[in-house]
Amino acid sequence: MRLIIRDDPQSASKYIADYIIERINTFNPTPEKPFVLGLPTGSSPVLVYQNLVQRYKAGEISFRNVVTFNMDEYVGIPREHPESYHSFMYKHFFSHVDVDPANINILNGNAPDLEAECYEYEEKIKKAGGIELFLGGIGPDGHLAFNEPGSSLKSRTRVKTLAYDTIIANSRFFGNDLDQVPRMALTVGVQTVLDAREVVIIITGAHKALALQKCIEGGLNHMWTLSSLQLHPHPMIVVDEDATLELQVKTVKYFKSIERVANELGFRQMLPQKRDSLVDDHLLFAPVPQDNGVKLDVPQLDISRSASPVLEPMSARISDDPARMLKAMDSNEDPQLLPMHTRVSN
Ligand SMILES: N[C@@H]1[C@@H](O)[C@H](O)[C@@H](COP(=O)(O)O)O[C@@H]1O
Repeated sequence: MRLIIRDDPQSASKYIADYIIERINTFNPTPEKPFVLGLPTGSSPVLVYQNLVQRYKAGEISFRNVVTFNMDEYVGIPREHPESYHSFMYKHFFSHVDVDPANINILNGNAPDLEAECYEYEEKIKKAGGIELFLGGIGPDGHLAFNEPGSSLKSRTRVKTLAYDTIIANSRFFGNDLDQVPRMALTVGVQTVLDAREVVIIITGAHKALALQKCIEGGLNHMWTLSSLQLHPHPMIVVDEDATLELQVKTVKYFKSIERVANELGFRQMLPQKRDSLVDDHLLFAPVPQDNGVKLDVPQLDISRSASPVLEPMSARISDDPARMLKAMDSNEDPQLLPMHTRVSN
């Protein structure tokens, strides 16, 4: 996991734009071998798109041979609705660069058969050779695309009911009118994101600090789907200072030091030549062994290893009087605390 910390959303977005440009240019895409880019919506990536558009206009990057797949789309609002993710993508990115419209893929939230639409989307991604780089954002509850808390970490593109928190969070785009916010969406699954060769996530703002903390310092947890990145071989999260507010200082220092060393060595991210992220289920989960007639001895339970550890009371660890310490170890007594009135003076 790479965690890149920048002072503000502007510099975090510039970092990501630079990185994407470097990746596409190094890949040197052609019509036969396009660069497949996964893209998000939301306010966080807007500055990344602005950067990419500027750099396209400056002649530093072309999207001619880039195939795009968007993460999600609302169900039931017309494609032309100003808040549909179709409209968002054209407004902020597609209308300003040379991407071939035939190479743009966005889920159709008005498809007559939504399940078939999701299935075909996964097939299209496969046919395109898999996503090379998936750029994403998160919601304050740590959702990735529309993979709300509790989503299966093995999920694939599907119809999803939105969490009430997300409906509230997204109502700002619908005139703060909760009734206008769609209740359902189509979204790529957690596993669809994890299948990408590389995942880059932008997180800015104090309101997303807890989600970042859960992902970086917590364990793998479907209640914070961002934490699924721990299963990916090359995730990179780019954040502003505010998003780090819930991290331990030592965590922040650790990741900053890693970036410093990587800079000295001259790289931002180290990707192996051979793609290593398309995870085959049979590799992840070893098959249940079939009975081959060979009888193995049942291992005997080692009681000594499962015995309870001896816990010493806190008072034994904080006292510097050896006699008292020994007594405390035997007794389980509570530490003697001063009553509140003796500690508060007026
Ligand atoms: N489905 C999208 C997510 O893909 C996006 O990451 C999130 C965050 O939006 P913002 O960046 O505006 O906080 O919004 C929506 O819920």
